[in-house]
Amino acid sequence: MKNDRKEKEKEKKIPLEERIIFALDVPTADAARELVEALDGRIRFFKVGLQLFLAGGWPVVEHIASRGNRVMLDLKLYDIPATVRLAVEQFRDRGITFATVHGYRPVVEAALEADSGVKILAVTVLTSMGSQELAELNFGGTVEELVLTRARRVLDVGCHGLVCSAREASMLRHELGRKFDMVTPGIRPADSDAGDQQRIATPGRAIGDGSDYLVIGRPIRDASAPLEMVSRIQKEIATALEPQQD
Ligand SMILES: O=C(O)c1cc(=O)[nH]c(=O)n1[C@@H]1O[C@H](COP(=O)(O)O)[C@@H](O)[C@H]1O
Repeated sequence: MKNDRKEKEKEKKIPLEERIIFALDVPTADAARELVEALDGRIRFFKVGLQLFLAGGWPVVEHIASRGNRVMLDLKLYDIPATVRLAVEQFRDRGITFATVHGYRPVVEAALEADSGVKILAVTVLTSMGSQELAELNFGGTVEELVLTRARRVLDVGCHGLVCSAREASMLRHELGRKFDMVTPGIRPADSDAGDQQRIATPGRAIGDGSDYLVIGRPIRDASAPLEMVSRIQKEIATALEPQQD
């Protein structure tokens, strides 16, 4: 791809501390604050999902941002376009970098219309889903086909980025290039438990295949030594980036 080199140059500018987006999946604002304070020397990107947002609301988002961190607000919006646009307008000036919506074109268009200053990420197919779940929903094709169709349709209308599994990362980069942010959850360091995730990948593979950011929750949150786990994952990320830097 012609612009590949330029885009890779851009990619290198993401600091290592922002490559992991740590999922603050905890039940209280206090628990979130403790984790942020323990980790934010090392991780500078945090995800606030439904559980924490319902527990802590905007003060917790603003607290994380006020410490100089980036925030991904993961509410996975899905509603009629007018409602989505009005909700996304609420994201303005809150210190949020990324917000998630479902990867359905009218929803994405409405989120972009809000012009909130926040980058909109479209969730393609949840990493907890596999071919069996798609069959149950009556989708004819493969997971990869559905991810690619959804990705194409939302990027065509200007969506800033995608949430997908790292298993699709290399296919998406090959088909769609590098001009969008790729955020991949379902990351599991070797020998950690997959839990409810089906489409998983190691940090090294995810980065090597073209992910920009890795959403990681339980492997760090539940580690016996979370900071050691962060170091191990960041080392793996740095190694995976090395061949791209020559
Ligand atoms: O949008 C997300 O962040 C997301 C999309 C997806 O397809 N799969 C997925 O796991 N996530 C989120 O990523 C995080 C993954 O957490 P762990 O499985 O604990 O690493 C959770 O907070 C999920 O809500």
